[in-house]
Amino acid sequence: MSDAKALKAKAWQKVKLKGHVISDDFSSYEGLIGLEVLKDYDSALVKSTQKQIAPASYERSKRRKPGKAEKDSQASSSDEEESDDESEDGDASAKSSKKARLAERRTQRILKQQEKREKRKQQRKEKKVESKIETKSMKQSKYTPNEDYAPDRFALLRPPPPEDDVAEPENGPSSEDDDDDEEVPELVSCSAKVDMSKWQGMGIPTSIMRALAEQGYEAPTQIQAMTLPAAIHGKKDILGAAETGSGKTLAFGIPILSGIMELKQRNDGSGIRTRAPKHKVEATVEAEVPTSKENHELTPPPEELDYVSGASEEESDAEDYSSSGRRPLYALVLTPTRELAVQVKNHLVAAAKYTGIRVAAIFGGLSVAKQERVLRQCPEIVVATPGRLWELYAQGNKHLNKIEHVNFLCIDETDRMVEKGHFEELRMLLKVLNAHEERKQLRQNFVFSATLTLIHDLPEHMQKRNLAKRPKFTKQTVDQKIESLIEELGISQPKIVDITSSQQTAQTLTESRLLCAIDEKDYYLYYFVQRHPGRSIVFCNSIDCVKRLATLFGLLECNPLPLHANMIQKQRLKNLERFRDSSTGLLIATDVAARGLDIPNVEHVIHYQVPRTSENYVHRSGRTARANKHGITVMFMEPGEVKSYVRLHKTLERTEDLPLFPISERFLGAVRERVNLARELDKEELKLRRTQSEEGWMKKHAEEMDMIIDGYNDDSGSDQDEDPFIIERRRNRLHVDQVRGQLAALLAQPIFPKGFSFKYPTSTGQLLLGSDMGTSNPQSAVETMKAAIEDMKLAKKQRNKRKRNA
Ligand SMILES: Nc1ncnc2c1ncn2[C@@H]1O[C@H](COP(=O)(O)OP(=O)(O)OP(=O)(O)O)[C@@H](O)[C@H]1O
Repeated sequence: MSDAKALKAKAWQKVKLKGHVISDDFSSYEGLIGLEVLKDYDSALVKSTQKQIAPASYERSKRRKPGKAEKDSQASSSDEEESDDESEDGDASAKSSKKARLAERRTQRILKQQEKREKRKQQRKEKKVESKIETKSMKQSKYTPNEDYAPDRFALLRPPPPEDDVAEPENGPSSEDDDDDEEVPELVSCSAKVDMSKWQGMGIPTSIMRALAEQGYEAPTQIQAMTLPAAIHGKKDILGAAETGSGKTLAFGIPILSGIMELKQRNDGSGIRTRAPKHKVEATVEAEVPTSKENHELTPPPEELDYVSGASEEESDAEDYSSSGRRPLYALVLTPTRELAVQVKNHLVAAAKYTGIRVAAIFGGLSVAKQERVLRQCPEIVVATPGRLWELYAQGNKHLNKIEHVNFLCIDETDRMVEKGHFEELRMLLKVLNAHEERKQLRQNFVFSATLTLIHDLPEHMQKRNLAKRPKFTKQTVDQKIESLIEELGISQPKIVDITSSQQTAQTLTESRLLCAIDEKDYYLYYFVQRHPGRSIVFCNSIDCVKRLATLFGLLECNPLPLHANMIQKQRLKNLERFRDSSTGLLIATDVAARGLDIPNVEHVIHYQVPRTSENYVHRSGRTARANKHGITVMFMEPGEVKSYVRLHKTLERTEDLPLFPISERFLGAVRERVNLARELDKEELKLRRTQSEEGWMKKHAEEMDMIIDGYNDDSGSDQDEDPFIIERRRNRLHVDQVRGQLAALLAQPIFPKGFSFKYPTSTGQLLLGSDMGTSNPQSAVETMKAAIEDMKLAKKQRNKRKRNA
């Protein structure tokens, strides 16, 4: 038998299974080569696994002892034989080689049949796609988005296929292989399990539905259900207000993608762009051939942002120039922050996966040249921050010059974008966009925010004038706010959907506050992150505060990730990425991270300072409790902030105070000790750094002037050591080392002993044990707070009862 044949025969021998059978990356398939196991899995996978594993198994089988081989061969069926090389006598060798040949033939037969089955299945699938694809059919069809199973997709076992999917055996029903036919379930993508019937009737093209199914979006969210039909069928402008994390991105993303697909189909070959008809037929759009993944990845990951490869650059330039100008710019999406631009782009890319539509993000902080290169690829959708967009437009960028003709305009977080004094570039862009009445009328507009309809009280001094009956200053109504938006943005007769609740924040959000002195906030913050581990965002009102906390919590070994506008963009994106990747990540940010960021499973939002506006409170808090998940927000308040808190409360039309977050005082001593040491270390390190830089400066100048200054020119330990500068420096260093050592020793011990039951003060003045609070997870801040709220309600009831009885 040839080596190759022997190898094949070896690949089918029975071996012991190692690890899990199903794995994300197929890593646990090692050793999984016995037919009796593989027949339960997808044939394509079997083939690829067999190929990968055969050489390793061959090596292993070579090392096996003959006795063991015989034992194995008895235990297994005839197709599980050792190779000729390992047989001791001629007879055995002849027998086993015959068996091996039989096994090989059988294997080949099975593989052939499996291949045929795959082919037939593929043909049937193609027929299905060719025929009119109704949304309804998605429910029944068991399509697999990718023929080859991507190794990073989780594979599921599918139950035996229904009758029409089962391939008819070619060699009659009694064949052994029939068993295989029935028993070979298939690996399918998770999306095939998603029932998409709830999306029906909205006019969403099949290719977009396919992407939505793949992401597991079974039903539209409320804002999506209320806006999609009007936007897709009715071609209406949309003004949407809905709570944070309610899916507003897709509420404008899906209509934009659908509209572009429709325009592309209508314009095919004609080169003329027109607005789609007001009423559109129910989606029967064929799925377009998906473009390569690179087409969607127009914004490179942070580490590649400045990377320019000469050769590929030239190549891509050549290709870009040839197609430049041919691909229109259909849609413009404007966002207030760079991170949000990247995120919106990613959401659109995911939804556009099977449409062939290109999306790019353009924002400040990155090299202009790189972004120009991105634009040379003529993406059909540009997601941008106003500043960089205007800069490139003003420089005469070819692709961006088409913005005057865009068919779709979305202004995300609109209330922030049109705030006076912000985004002057937006006003200039709007002038360009609205310059021609006819084009303006053809454009479909989307205006979304969670705080679109939030109305502020007049400032105090204006309220006083009102008392004096000067009608000049009156509180704006919601209608007036919307009207002024419509006018400013050049929108015509929009569908307005406002589903924000009176409390403005998400229903699944638990809100609370914590009262303390200003210099105690650090203690409580450290207590919180230690006591309630989980992904948390701490919001501060200033960059200085973010920097200070980042240093302090770095010394306390909490791995904080700062995020503020003064950081370089690459670092900002990297920190966000790291935060996303860590289940106990601690992001310390200014309000630059308050709006729109959709980071999964953020459990806690801490307002280290009372936010300056109620909008900021709503958006900051909205980074948790997204998409119906639970989350908690704790507002740290010192006495000086009470006024801001009251104002915020009034604007949000709250009638009750936020409940107090329960703290177990017992551990505050240990917390204080650590935080104080960290503060001291921070101070000492700063002092040392200052002395060193001062010294460095003096040294440099002394050298330049060829002078000798006592204590600065010599570190050698000569008698100049006695110089006061050097003595102080040495003393500082010693002190820093000492404090660092003390802190390290403390941090090595846990603050909260394992299994300890926490005692919280209750509203009745008693101490409630953590274990009595009915929380299934005593570490969970949400559950701890919920239990405390229940306790408060109970105490209130008791008080009222006592009052009634008295
Ligand atoms: N139909 C859907 N079904 C399930 N999840 C969805 C659906 N649509 C969107 N989501 C998910 O909900 C999350 C929040 O969506 P999105 O970021 O669009 O919220 P948003 O309303 O824009 O929030 P914010 O006001 O904070 O910007 C995202 O993770 C998104 O993937």
